[in-house]
Amino acid sequence: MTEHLVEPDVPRDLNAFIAGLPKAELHVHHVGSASPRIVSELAARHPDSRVPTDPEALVDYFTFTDFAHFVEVYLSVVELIRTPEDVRLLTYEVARDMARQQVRYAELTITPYSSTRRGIDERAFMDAIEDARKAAEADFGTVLRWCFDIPGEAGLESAEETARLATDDRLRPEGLVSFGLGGPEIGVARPQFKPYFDRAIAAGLHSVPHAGETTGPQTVWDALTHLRAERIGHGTSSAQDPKLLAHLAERRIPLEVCPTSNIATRAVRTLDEHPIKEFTRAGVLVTINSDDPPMFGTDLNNEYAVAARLLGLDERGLADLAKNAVEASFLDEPGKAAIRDEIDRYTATWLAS
Ligand SMILES: O=C(O)c1cccc(C(=O)CC[C@H]2O[C@@H](n3cnc4c(=O)[nH]cnc43)[C@H](O)[C@@H]2O)c1
Ligand SMILES: [Zn+2]
Repeated sequence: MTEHLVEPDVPRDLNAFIAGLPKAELHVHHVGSASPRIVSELAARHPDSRVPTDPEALVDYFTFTDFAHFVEVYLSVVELIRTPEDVRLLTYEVARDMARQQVRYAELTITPYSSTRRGIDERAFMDAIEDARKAAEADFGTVLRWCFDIPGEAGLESAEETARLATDDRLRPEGLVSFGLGGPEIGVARPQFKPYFDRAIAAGLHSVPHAGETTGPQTVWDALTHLRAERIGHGTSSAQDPKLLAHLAERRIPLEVCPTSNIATRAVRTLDEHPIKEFTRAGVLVTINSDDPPMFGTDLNNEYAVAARLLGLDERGLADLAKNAVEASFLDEPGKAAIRDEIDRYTATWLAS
């Protein structure tokens, strides 16, 4: 985890522009968004955990050797969330951190299976996230929606449980808009999850699996073909397949790009080697996201600064990038128009000053 969040090669003015820019975020995980303050508070509450209570020690703890190590550490943080009140606190505080970065709308990926299998009552879990969602919108003005994801490595039992929680009318939370698939990709083929995605899609949910984060472009094709993906989480390896890039561009299938995450999990070696520029060159709709921000020593503002440097963007380019996320979101049209207008007004005022 890096401690400073200001992309060093971006002019100070551009960082200030980014800080005030109204934004939408489409790829950010619930537990992965727990700030060091929340993690250390929960760790102190549950001293049997191996997660450090000292925020300084978390810097080392959140340094990953590879993706498997990241998942191991991620699950140790999952273990800290033991009661519905823990769930509510985490969700509400995550929204507070988003609001500080001018995030107006976020689709937060939640893995309900990881909580229910550890003993949190499913009804109480749904009530906790919904209660936090409503309070966050009222208190901070940030609109939250949910993506429930299958932790693929946990097997088809987890897929069945996630599909049940997402489609049972008595449980399904009002804020749920989409269905995902996360965790490691190696050895976790996408096609086996088709029946669960079919059920979720039939229940009106959008399909947004992770694909091409740690495996090649065939995983992205599989997500498109078998899981009917409407957006792709990461999709990093799409850059290796020009036909896939052309397909994503032509069908307007957005990529949820998370540059710093890809470095932190060692999916990509350095930021300069990140394929984001190849995506935009091919005409793919790119959205910028933070994935698991405190674990990766980043936040959404920093990801926009990284994108500005890698893509050579000025204020107008950054505003267009922010509008990509609005366009790719599952907000209704009036909701999209409101954020787009706000981005335009903010940018015009900034450039006139
Ligand atoms: O909860 C369990 O019992 C369990 C058992 C086996 C495997 C798993 C997982 O693989 C959980 C993975 C967890 O990671 C989340 N996540 C956060 N960031 C990313 C990412 O960039 N790529 C993929 N997954 C990510 C994911 O949402 C799962 O909750 C769990
Ligand atoms: Zn992710």
